[in-house]
Amino acid sequence: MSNTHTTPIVVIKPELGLHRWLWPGVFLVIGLLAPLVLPGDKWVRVAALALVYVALASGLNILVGLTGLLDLGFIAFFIVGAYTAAIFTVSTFGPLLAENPAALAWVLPISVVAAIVFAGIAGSIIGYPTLRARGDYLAIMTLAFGEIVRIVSINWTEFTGGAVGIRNIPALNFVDGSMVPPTTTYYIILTVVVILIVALASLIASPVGRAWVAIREDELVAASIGIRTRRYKLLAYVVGASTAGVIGVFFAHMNQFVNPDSFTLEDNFIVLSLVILGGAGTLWGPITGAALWIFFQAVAKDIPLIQAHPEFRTGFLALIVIVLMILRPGGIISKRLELTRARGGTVPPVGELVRPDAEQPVAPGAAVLRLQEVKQVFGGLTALEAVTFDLKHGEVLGLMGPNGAGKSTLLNAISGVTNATSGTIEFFGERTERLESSAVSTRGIARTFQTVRLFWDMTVLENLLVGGHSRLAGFVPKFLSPFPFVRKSERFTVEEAEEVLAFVDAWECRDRRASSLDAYQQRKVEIARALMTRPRVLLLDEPAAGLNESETRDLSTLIARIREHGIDVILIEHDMDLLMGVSDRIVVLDHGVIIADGTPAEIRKNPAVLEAYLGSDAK
Ligand SMILES: Nc1ncnc2c1ncn2[C@@H]1O[C@H](COP(=O)(O)OP(=O)(O)OP(=O)(O)O)[C@@H](O)[C@H]1O
Repeated sequence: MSNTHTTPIVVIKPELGLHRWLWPGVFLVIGLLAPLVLPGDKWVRVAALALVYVALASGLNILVGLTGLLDLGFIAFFIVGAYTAAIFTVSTFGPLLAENPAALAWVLPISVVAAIVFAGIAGSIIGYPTLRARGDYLAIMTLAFGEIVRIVSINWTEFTGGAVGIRNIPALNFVDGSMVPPTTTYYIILTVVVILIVALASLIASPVGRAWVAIREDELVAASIGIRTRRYKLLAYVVGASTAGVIGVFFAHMNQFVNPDSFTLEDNFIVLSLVILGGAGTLWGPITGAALWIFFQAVAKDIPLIQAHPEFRTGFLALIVIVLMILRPGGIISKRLELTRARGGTVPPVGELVRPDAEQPVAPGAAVLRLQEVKQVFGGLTALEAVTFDLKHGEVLGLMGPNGAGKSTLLNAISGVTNATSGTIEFFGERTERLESSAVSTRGIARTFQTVRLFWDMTVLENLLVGGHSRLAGFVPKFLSPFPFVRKSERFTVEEAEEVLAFVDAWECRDRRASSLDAYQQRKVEIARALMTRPRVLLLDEPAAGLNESETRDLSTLIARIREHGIDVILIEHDMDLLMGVSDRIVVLDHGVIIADGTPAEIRKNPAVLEAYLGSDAK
């Protein structure tokens, strides 16, 4: 392996801080000045409605854009929020507010908290069964849920007022309950939307945001490096739903009535289109999409064709989305969402690697991983049959066998990607064969994949930070990235990521997007990401595939260095020179059965291996 000091060091200039504030600044200035420059109250009301759509699109973006969960019934959460405000202010606290309109100052926060709770509960109700569903099934389930909520709002008459709805919801006046100028309502809603966006932006910039993007990019890989994917998907539902719930409350007060016609199935599609139009997965895309749409609607009202056929408005939106998807598939703002940026500076010392946190020292030669009678059946095919062997501390264990022998299946069973049909797998004495892959990863088994699976839209550094995700303190602090104590542990993770990158000799590409790397860099980054979980055992699935001779030699040195750092390795490889050169022991599989287990020298001479694996020519 080449020494990192001999490679050119690219010092990345930290971008000007000013640049980061450009978009927020532009939006804030437009938001603040809008009522002053708009001609008349009608337009200020339009602008306030635009803000409502901005919040809705930003909430839906957490689901669709960030986490990759399609939701066609998102408006349901908005309905929950709007009816919560209506019922609280008209039914529950109605008499009190009639006597003392100023009480709205504390009724409103109660409505907001209740809307967060109710919409959050609705989010987890829809989120829970959809945790295993994706694609078409998820779309249909969410669509059905949205319709159920709308139909309940029509038929649960005593609560929701049925088709008539609930009227006389107080305007946002905290003094005497009289009408308020649209400009006042606008600024109140602007404040709420700014708070919501700042909260969502901090969440996106936190480890939680990275976990969401990792799930969107490759859920299986995210789980295999310790992210509890169901938990984070559920959280995405709760966050998106609560955002819609909060803005629903303010919509109800702005409109002063709610009825089932306030929210239609069409609204679901409009909000979704706005997210796609603006740029799903970016922070500013959905905001741009929503603002442009509402202003288009307001202008379109005066176009004779649309006056005659109002339904053309949505048709026009659909047309714009189709054209845009062809011309600019990422949406208006298709810039990649920047999650974390490298700090610039100098390369860390070579050879540093944080050791796995071993509770008890392990004697060389002691069994780290024990497989007994592991069997894996897929339908009528037995891919593994009674596989039994130990991985001993201090060794690189080679796993070889012809194509289809069951090597990758075995790695999947060990790493929890699939659960073995029968048999036991013990890792430091703990049974792991029934654990999910995220749980296996947090116990100290990391892996790479036969075909490299990076988070292609993330930078190298971000890929590694996802690798370090499960080690960051508890679930709740991961939310709180604006607070220094979380940023501190985040800073340590960034430092560690840079050290690990230097260790695998890929430090110089830390700020590059994973998709722009060459084959060897991709392999090294995938290994580095696995090392970020601080594993005690590393499973490598054909890491030399696609590499040239010198890269393969370099990789061999890297594997040996990983072992020197106390990490035991299981290596699947078709490159015999690499496998024989780096392995201390080799297990040979054929048709799911172990046919040999010994040192490379023994395996070379083993007649069963020569016959089954190398073919009769090799004799
Ligand atoms: N999820 C699955 N469902 C059904 N069959 C599977 C599944 N995964 C693997 N198999 C089958 O199990 C057998 C073993 O496959 P596996 O990928 O483990 O072989 P391998 O030794 O890794 O081969 P290669 O060297 O070509 O990667 C093959 O016949 C394969 O088709």
